[in-house]
Amino acid sequence: MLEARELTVRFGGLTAVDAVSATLEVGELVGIIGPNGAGKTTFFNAVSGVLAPTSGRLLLEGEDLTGQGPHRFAQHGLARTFQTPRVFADMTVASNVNFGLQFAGRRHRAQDVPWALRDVASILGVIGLQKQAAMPASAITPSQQRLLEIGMALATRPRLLLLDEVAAGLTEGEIEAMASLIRRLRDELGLTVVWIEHAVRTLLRHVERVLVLHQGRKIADGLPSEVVRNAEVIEAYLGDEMAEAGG
Ligand SMILES: Nc1ncnc2c1ncn2[C@@H]1O[C@H](COP(=O)(O)OP(=O)(O)OP(=O)(O)O)[C@@H](O)[C@H]1O
Repeated sequence: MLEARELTVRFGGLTAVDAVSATLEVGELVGIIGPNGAGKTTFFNAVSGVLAPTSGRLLLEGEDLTGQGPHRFAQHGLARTFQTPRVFADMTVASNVNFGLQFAGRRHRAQDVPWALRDVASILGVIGLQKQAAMPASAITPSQQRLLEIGMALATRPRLLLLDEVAAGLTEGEIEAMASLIRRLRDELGLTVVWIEHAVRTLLRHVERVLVLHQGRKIADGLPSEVVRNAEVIEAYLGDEMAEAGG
């Protein structure tokens, strides 16, 4: 689905992403973890065309899109969310989803569109916001706004979905519900999903592979059960997380 080769992003003297290579297979559910400032969001910005990498190459479905803008990545079926949800506050929940659908339309023949993403009502069903359809986006809760942003991304009928801290600020119960939704997007809609999250224990229970970034470098890439035993990962990140969780 996606291949990053030695991807590097520099901001002046700071190397935010440092020669990261990674491959995503179609249908994988992959997590990205790492301390604050590790380069996770910058990696997403680079692999979605929001930022041009300083060096390295990016291939989506085998096509080299290095240096192209976000619309080219979207044409290849990539959709993403942002750390701070970007919804249209004055528009209704349904209109926000409909906005996403405007971008999807022409790319797909009707028979290629997953049944669950066929229209606004079905997408609201996937994210569980049917009852809020007529409410302005400003009137729903912050956790519902996160769901709505996922709905807007789904409306573009993606094949690859990048989720940036969609569980931030949610309660334990809401985080579990979010994790279940993410699983369903992969299991039932067949999407390839990459999920950045600081709720590490939840993330590790749900993803099948995890990449760990630290100071811009990829320091681990493997099964959650392997990564939690990796000495460099414990040193850089999990030690602090575990100490905060009371060991
Ligand atoms: N536009 C920018 N200009 C300059 N520096 C930036 C920019 N964006 C990010 N950085 C820096 O790049 C580094 C990586 O930031 P990034 O946001 O990618 O980390 P992160 O792993 O997503 O962190 P967090 O978990 O806190 O969201 C940080 O040192 C950050 O300050």
